[in-house]
Amino acid sequence: MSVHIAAKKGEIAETVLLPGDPLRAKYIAEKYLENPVQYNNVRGMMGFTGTYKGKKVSVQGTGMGIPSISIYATELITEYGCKNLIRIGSAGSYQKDVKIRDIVVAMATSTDSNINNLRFPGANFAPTASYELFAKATAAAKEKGIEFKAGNVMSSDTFYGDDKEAWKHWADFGILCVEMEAAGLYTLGAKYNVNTLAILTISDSLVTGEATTSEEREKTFNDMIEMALGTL
Ligand SMILES: O=P(O)(O)O[C@H]1O[C@H](CO)[C@@H](O)[C@H]1O
Ligand SMILES: O=c1cc[nH]c(=O)[nH]1
Repeated sequence: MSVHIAAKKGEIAETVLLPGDPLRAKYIAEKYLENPVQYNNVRGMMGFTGTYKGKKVSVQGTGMGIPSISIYATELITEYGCKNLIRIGSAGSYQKDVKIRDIVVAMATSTDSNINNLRFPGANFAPTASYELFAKATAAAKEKGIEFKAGNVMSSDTFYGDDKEAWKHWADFGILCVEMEAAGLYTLGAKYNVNTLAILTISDSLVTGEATTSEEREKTFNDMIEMALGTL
């Protein structure tokens, strides 16, 4: 048992899917895993282990934001020996050709978080995806006929920022979309030498103001989940 996860050693798989929403973790366990067992409910942050096509896999809610995902990722890596951490989350589009329901694989992350300024004062660390997981996830997508975009994404510390136009500057530099955790996850992957990846589904667009319905989110979230499970 770690501070925030109630599992015993060996109860969590080497590969863990990481949705922000713990209810999405429950949904994935119930819909995709064979013989799922819930190993965590500390703070309601549900975690499950089961098998997918016979391969052991876990799914763990992380909460929202870099501080929260950093707690779960650190404990999964250092206390449970997890080696492949795959965030599956929602994101807001910054580009007109990145449309609602599109899937974005984060090759790299930019961030307004201070997390790496604290680690590398006066310098910039570039949090990037694991090539191994990126290659496996995109190969799985091609095999299943799932379309995706790949590039640099924004991991923001704010969902409700004061400057409503600030995103446009990042958009000018080709950032595809905004979410709130991937930069923290990728940095921990580098620190502990484990594989990390973020696969995102566009749930809303800052360009057009559109947003998905819950039914649409479920279908496209399934594609993203199947990409992540396809890395096993
Ligand atoms: O859908 P999830 O995984 O929670 O991800 C996105 O949604 C939350 C904001 O609503 C943030 O956590 C953001 O990163
Ligand atoms: O962090 C997020 C997630 C979805 N949509 C946004 O605009 N921001």
